[in-house]
Amino acid sequence: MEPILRVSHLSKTFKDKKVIDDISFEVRKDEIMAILGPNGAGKSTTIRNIMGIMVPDEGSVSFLNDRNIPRHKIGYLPEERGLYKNVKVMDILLYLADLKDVPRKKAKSRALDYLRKFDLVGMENVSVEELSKGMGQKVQFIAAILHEPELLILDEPFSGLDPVSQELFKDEIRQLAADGTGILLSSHQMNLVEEICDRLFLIHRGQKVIDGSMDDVKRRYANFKCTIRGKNEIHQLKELPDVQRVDEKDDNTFILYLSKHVHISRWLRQFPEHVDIDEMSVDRISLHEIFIDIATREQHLDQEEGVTYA
Ligand SMILES: Nc1ncnc2c1ncn2[C@@H]1O[C@H](COP(=O)(O)OP(=O)(O)OP(=O)(O)O)[C@@H](O)[C@H]1O
Repeated sequence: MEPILRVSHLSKTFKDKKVIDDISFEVRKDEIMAILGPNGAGKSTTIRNIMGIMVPDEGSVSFLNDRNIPRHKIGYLPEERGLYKNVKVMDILLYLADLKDVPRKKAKSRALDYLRKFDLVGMENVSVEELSKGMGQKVQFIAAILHEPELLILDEPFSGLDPVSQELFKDEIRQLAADGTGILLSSHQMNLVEEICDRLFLIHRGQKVIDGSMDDVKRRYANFKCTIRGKNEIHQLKELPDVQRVDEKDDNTFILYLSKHVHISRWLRQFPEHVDIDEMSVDRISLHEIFIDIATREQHLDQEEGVTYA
């Protein structure tokens, strides 16, 4: 499928620090793509370069193969939240929709639908400054999607939201992708990313570390772990074949992290009888654990090289 957004060899230097270095990826119609990385990795800088808020030193950005980015076809929730304060919710939504050429009647009807969906019924005449942080974020999200963008860019959409609102955002983002919107989002909430994203691009210190579909990334990077509840000694579990590390969760629960190439059914078949098992499960490690693994591995590398990790 033709990508809706193509980012090619993007680089940006501030003073003498290269904060993004040769970044290339694509976002396709119907898909949710995550751009991930530790604090300061360069996610927002990449997004700002895509949005034309910054001009890259090298590389290019194209929308359906066109270097002229049609801003009215893009929805953007920036990392910096904040709408004009002294304006009523409906007025700001209609004003922003008008900037994107949405007919007023349609904009109003869509705005009311979304206010209902996001549990903001009756808030249309409330001034923006009277909204809570989460409510303000919902209004800003509505502003980003009111004009039915073909590409939606969401910088940290879940930060500061309560669990119910996170679910609402998650469902809406999924629905937008199912309806054909290409979505690029950055987030630190790995559980949510794992649940909704089709592909991911992980950067660290401005460079690509991982790029691929969620399934591929999990297959390539997520080793198996085996959780055992039972009366066991940790040193005995550490001696089992293919066990790299054992974490003790509480007195009776242990997590065995297995080596990359372990063959699970063979490993289970040869399980020693002396291990006490009340409950047992085998899963792949989560995206959260992969992320920590990669970020800390880099940190060790940096320390070995005598460089301080930012
Ligand atoms: N306008 C700027 N001038 C100078 N340095 C900047 C500027 N904007 C960003 N940087 C630097 O670029 C690097 C990447 O910042 P960026 O905001 O892109 O990271 P991020 O991955 O979005 O981080 P976070 O997860 O903390 O939001 C950081 O070292 C930051 O200090």
